[in-house]
Amino acid sequence: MSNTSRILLPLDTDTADKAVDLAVRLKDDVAGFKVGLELINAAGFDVFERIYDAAGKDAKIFYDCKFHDIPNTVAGASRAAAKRGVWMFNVHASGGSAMMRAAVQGAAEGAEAGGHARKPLVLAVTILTSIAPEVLSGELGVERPLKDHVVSLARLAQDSGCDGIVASPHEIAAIREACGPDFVLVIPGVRPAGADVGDQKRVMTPGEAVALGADYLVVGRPVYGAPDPSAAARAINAEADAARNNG
Ligand SMILES: O=C(O)c1cc(=O)[nH]c(=O)n1[C@@H]1O[C@H](COP(=O)(O)O)[C@@H](O)[C@H]1O
Repeated sequence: MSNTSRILLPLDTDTADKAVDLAVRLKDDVAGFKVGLELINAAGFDVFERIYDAAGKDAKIFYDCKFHDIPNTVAGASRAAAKRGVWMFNVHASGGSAMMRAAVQGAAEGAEAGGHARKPLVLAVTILTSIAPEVLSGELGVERPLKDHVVSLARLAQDSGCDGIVASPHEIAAIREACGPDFVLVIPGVRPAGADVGDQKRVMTPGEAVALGADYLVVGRPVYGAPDPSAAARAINAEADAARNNG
């Protein structure tokens, strides 16, 4: 894995073989891999071991499970996920503080039960990057401005013991100001200039996101969909490095 890259590459594929192939090709160009709902439902939990075999036992795996349920259920699911030994997993902040506290406690208990030295980082998804402001206010009935809502959820996540949040690039600066330098900001909705936005609504470039204070960039289709995924990842790393050095 790269110690300097900010990219957490989503292995959004429908077979373990395709995910492993990506992991082998990109392990030196990215900070870690994200195993999300498509891959886990298609390939099952054995895919974690296959990725560790392909990318090394110290590979950083972000398990993007987005738990959102009653606290007791999320505690149990978090315990089970942490026992497997993932580096990071996430829950939805809109599950509320009791649910997030249950996730954090379950993560600590699961790591101990699994004999892992450290608890996985628990991140809270604020408002999905595919949600436009007018959808938040119209369909979902949230009246305050999207950025205020996201910052409020980020504060709630921090007060509930979460290690960081998932949010769009548009909210990075406000969350940094509210939650401080040590709160981990994992940022999807990242697109190199000119890349297809797809279903993402609140996007910025890698350089912009890093300049604003992102810790990690979740960027998938522009990398694994490129003719040369490794070159695409390296171009994003170069843009992120330049933004960091200018900042
Ligand atoms: O939790 C996530 O990772 C996530 C949260 C969010 O608000 N938006 C979002 O796009 N994601 C994930 O980030 C990845 C983005 O992929 P691309 O749009 O292909 O770059 C997908 O795997 C999504 O599941």
